[in-house]
Amino acid sequence: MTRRHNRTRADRGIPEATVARLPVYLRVLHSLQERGVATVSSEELAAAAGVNSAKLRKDLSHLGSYGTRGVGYEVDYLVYQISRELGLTQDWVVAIIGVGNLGRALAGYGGFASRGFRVAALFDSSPSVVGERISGLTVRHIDELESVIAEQGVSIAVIATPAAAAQSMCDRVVAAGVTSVLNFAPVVLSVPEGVDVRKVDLSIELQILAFHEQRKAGGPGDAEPAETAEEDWTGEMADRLKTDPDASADAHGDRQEGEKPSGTSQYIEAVEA
Ligand SMILES: NC(=O)c1ccc[n+]([C@@H]2O[C@H](COP(=O)([O-])OP(=O)(O)OC[C@H]3O[C@@H](n4cnc5c(N)ncnc54)[C@H](O)[C@@H]3O)[C@@H](O)[C@H]2O)c1
Repeated sequence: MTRRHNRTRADRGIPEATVARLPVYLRVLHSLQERGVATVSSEELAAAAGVNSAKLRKDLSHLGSYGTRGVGYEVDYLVYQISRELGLTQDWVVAIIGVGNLGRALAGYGGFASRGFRVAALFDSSPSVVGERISGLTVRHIDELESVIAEQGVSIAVIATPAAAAQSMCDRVVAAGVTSVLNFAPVVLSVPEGVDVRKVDLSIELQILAFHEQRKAGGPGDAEPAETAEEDWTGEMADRLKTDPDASADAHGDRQEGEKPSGTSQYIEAVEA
């Protein structure tokens, strides 16, 4: 088991930080498409995505996309290339485990389907929730987890249970063949090699905003203005991680005191910025 086994896309050598920025470029490109824009310069695309144009060009070069001098990038083709790279040209089947406040909000979110993610199953352990109809799906009992995952061909599991249940639910979905887990529970999940875990923690995002708010107000972090908030954060993390490979979990507040680093690959994107 290795902590950062998916720092790069092994098949194509695309840095994970680039992969993390591709959805941002895609969102900008979709809005250009909606406005009927056929080509876009790297400067325009970079500005709309909040990165510098050198970084954007480097990111897109990993996809074999270099644009045309004086013209820029063809919007439709770039949408196709990024979608293909992100695996969005096919549908992904998603299961949500834990249908409380968060799970039901996710289940009801219409934006996943339009991006190629089909929520096909909802699971909970509470008799008061099992059997409920939410967004056209009946909440199944967690006892049915393995059979439904196989039946529906689930490839991504979203964990929205309390922290105490998250690792055991993760173990079960992985044993059932799921290799991608999106974890909302405030716990670091251990997974075997070959399983990707992404952790979402809104309190971390708020803390990062608080840091930048403090800077704007002339607080302790005010010395060197950042190019953009995102670049500053990832740059700092990259510097830290060069000397402290375990810094990401610390910086994201995941690790309990004295806890050993887990075998997960969470938050590796900062390394490659
Ligand atoms: N990442 C974030 O930014 C963020 C934000 C809010 C909440 N959370 C976390 O998300 C999780 C869910 O939060 P919530 O507010 O929806 O909680 P909640 O209590 O409303 O819902 C949790 C649900 O999980 C179910 N559950 C418990 N054990 C289970 C098991 N073993 N298998 C299946 N279902 C099980 C419960 O019956 C309940 O319906 C918590 O871990 C919370 O800390 C994360």
